[in-house]
Amino acid sequence: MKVGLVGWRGMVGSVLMQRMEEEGDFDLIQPQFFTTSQKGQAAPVFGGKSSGVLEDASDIEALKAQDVIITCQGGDYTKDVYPKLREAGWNGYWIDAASSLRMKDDAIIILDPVNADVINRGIDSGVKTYVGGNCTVSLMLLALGGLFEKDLVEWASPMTYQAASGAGAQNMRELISQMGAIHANVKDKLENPSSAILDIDRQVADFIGSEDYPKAAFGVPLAGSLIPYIDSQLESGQSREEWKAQVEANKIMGRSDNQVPVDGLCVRVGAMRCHSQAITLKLKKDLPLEEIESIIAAHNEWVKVIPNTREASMKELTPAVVTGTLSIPVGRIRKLAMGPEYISAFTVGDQLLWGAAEPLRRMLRILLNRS
Ligand SMILES: NC(=O)C1=CN([C@@H]2O[C@H](COP(=O)(O)OP(=O)(O)OC[C@H]3O[C@@H](n4cnc5c(N)ncnc54)[C@H](OP(=O)(O)O)[C@@H]3O)[C@@H](O)[C@H]2O)C=CC1
Ligand SMILES: N[C@@H](CC(=O)OP(=O)(O)O)C(=O)O
Repeated sequence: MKVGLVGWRGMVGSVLMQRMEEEGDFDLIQPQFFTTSQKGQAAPVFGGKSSGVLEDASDIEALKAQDVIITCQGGDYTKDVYPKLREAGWNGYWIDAASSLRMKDDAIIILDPVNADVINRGIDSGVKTYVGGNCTVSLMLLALGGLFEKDLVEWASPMTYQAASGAGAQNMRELISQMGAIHANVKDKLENPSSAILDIDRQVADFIGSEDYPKAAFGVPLAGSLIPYIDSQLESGQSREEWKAQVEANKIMGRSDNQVPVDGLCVRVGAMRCHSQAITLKLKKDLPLEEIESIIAAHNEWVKVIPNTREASMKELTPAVVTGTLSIPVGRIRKLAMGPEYISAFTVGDQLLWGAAEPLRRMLRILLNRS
């Protein structure tokens, strides 16, 4: 299979290349690497394979030669190139990390541990466009897929704690710069054991509010603060990130009617690349906690139920532990005071792996297995 790779050197693309190497995907394909800025330069070598030189990612004829195109280049690229390619008669498989095509009727949102049936039906019926879901949505469904699959969820309200990586590579760099700048600003006082903590706090607060604090990418402070709004503003009062929760989750699960309401607030915090979510669920019936936990744990091989203890939660349910892994821990599962059908859950996932790159390479594998 000829596979065109666009966006391979970006942050999401690099994670994708790393995972494709780890899983031996390059052994099974003939890759062609594309670029929007480095045409003619030497192509990279991944999994022992290269493709000579980089092709122009807007060259429709070169793209048309591919059986599959995987792009992590971003929404603007998709909006520009995808329609031209289809209009030119290309009927190959387009696998995309960007959100632009997600809600199109002729596109399927891919998260195969949750919707392999939807994906397989799509392939059988000739669907050629497959798009990775929004990171928080994919991570929530991997964590709580068992409850959704058994149609036990009346509604879900995810309150998110989203990492800097979701905003892009520059934002990750800026978060670290912000942390470093805060420390540098107050280092002398910090090293002096007799300095008063309220003086340190005042100096930090003044610095975070000053023009010297680096915030070009986020526009406002993240380190030492948080940002209670992600993506653009919608008429509904939701942010676009919040709007995605219900529409994407239901589309992934193949529910067009009888949608499960999913809505909450999305917040950016100073984590690097793991998104966390505190989710309130109203179940359709009062189930024992043990049964809820075993339904959640049985859904897929990556989800792991963490006992609702202080020690286990602090050790196993944090971005610091999950980062760089495919593990989806879910803990803090307990009945809430509102009634026996109301439960809480807290989950963490790497937004560059399951939240972005992993569903794409798994989609490629599904196609390869069927060819
Ligand atoms: N960040 C995220 O969490 C998620 C992102 N996505 C989607 O993926 C898209 C890409 O995101 P992301 O990977 O963060 O974007 P990046 O900004 O890291 O990369 C995008 C492109 O920028 C170009 N580029 C220019 N200079 C450099 C450089 N120094 N190093 C690397 N690349 C460079 C590359 O294109 P070229 O080689 O052609 O110059 C690259 O493919 C997003 O727009 C979004 O649609 C989806 C899910 C999550
Ligand atoms: N918006 C997400 C990242 C992202 O790229 O989402 P989407 O794929 O839905 O555009 C975040 O900020 O964490």
